[in-house]
Amino acid sequence: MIHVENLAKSFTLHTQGSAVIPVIAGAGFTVAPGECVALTGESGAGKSTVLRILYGNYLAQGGSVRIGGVDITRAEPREILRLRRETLGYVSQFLRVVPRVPTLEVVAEPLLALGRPEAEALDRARELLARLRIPERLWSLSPTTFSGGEQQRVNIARGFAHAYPALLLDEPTASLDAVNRETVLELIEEAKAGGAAIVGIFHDLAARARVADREVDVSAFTPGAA
Ligand SMILES: Nc1ncnc2c1ncn2[C@@H]1O[C@H](COP(=O)(O)OP(=O)(O)OP(=O)(O)O)[C@@H](O)[C@H]1O
Repeated sequence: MIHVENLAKSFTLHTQGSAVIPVIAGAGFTVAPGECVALTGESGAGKSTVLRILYGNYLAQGGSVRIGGVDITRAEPREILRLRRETLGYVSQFLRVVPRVPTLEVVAEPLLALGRPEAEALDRARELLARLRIPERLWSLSPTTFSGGEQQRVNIARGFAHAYPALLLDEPTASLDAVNRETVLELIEEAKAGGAAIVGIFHDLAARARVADREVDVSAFTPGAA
């Protein structure tokens, strides 16, 4: 489902004499449907960079990333947006809040964007908000004023609303309490059971051990590494 081949990424620091910093060279791995691969490696090794390239946020200098038949490194922005709507989900710790949109709609929105019936989308949103213990009295309010932990859980609910065939997770359990962490791990396990191919960064080692089938150490792709 996710095929990364010979990926290369360097950053050019335009404000610092156009210095070029090579970060990733020759990165390659594959993730099958139903499989979860954890990116590992020390801080600065390039885990977030790889995840951002996979989501189409960073342009790679070489190689390919095929997800659901689309090569992200060469796709038009329009194709990337379609892929993100239908095929490729991304869950981070941070909610990008749209002002004035009620929480229930924020969570239902990925399903509504796919043309799913409104009743079905709202039912799924209610189910996820309840599972993630967002009090019902908050569902009609915008999450703008919610606590950090509440916003994080709204974001997770939104990220799992649609059963994406490919899913990127950036520390999904970071700073959650034990009960909500458990719910998120269950959501990840359910996504895997439903056939999602998952790539994640997990600093939570117990979470990683539980959900990841394999680890890919990105320091092996550090330019100049032995
Ligand atoms: N936008 C950017 N511009 C310049 N350099 C960058 C940029 N993003 C990342 N880097 C550099 O790329 C390297 C890899 O960073 P990255 O954030 O991918 O590491 P990481 O493995 O995710 O680290 P951590 O575990 O600390 O989050 C670092 O040396 C970083 O300074």
